[in-house]
Amino acid sequence: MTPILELSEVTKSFGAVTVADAQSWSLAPGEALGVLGPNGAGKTSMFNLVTGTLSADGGTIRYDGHDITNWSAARRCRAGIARSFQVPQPFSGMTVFENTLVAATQGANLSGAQADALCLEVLDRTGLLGRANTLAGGLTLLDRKRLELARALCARPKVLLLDEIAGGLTENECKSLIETIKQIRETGVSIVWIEHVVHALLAVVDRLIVIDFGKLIAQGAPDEIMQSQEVREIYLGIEGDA
Ligand SMILES: Nc1ncnc2c1ncn2[C@@H]1O[C@H](COP(=O)(O)OP(=O)(O)OP(=O)(O)O)[C@@H](O)[C@H]1O
Repeated sequence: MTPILELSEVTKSFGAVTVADAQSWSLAPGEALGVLGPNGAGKTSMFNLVTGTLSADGGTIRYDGHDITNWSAARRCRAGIARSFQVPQPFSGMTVFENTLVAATQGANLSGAQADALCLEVLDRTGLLGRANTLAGGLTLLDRKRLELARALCARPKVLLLDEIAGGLTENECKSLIETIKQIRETGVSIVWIEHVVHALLAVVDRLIVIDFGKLIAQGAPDEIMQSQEVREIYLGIEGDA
């Protein structure tokens, strides 16, 4: 099956810091892929490379049959790549509904009643309908995370990139978010999810990749990856047997 998203030998450095070291991996249509790696490994930078807010020094990024390596971030978004941010970044002086409307009009290119309908449907799916007229700046952390998700969904993505969306939530909040993400999956959206809350990731993803110093160090089925000695040492800080 042709991947919906494919990185081939993608490289990026900031001076001496390499955030993507000849990274190659792909995402199948409808797949949910989890991304693990220690702090500073280059995971968010990889999302920036995929969404086009960072340009690669080398390599190729393909999406839905196109070489998008030189496409602008806006073009990638309109083509169906949307993301959430690790630190929620709503327009805090606008209501929840208005925030989603920006995504529906600018990302999904809808207007009028069609844009309104998409926003209301997404707000319902993400549990925010009751907050539609609340200013985004006054939301709780869970609702700000939900708004990140809602804004990304209002761009009508084929590929959804989630950056540590479960971080900082209580166990119950996390559970409810997992259910929402599972439901999004069922609609056929392909997902790449960076997450340190490993049990949340394992509840949803089909496959894991592990990044360290910008390099892909492992990929495979979640159980295999979680059992891998290299991953346990690098990521979980568990010493190998002497
Ligand atoms: N624009 C930039 N200029 C210089 N260095 C940068 C820039 N963006 C990121 N870095 C550095 O690149 C490295 C990787 O950062 P990145 O945020 O991609 O890591 P991460 O794996 O997402 O980390 P975390 O799990 O803590 O979010 C870090 O050392 C960071 O300081």
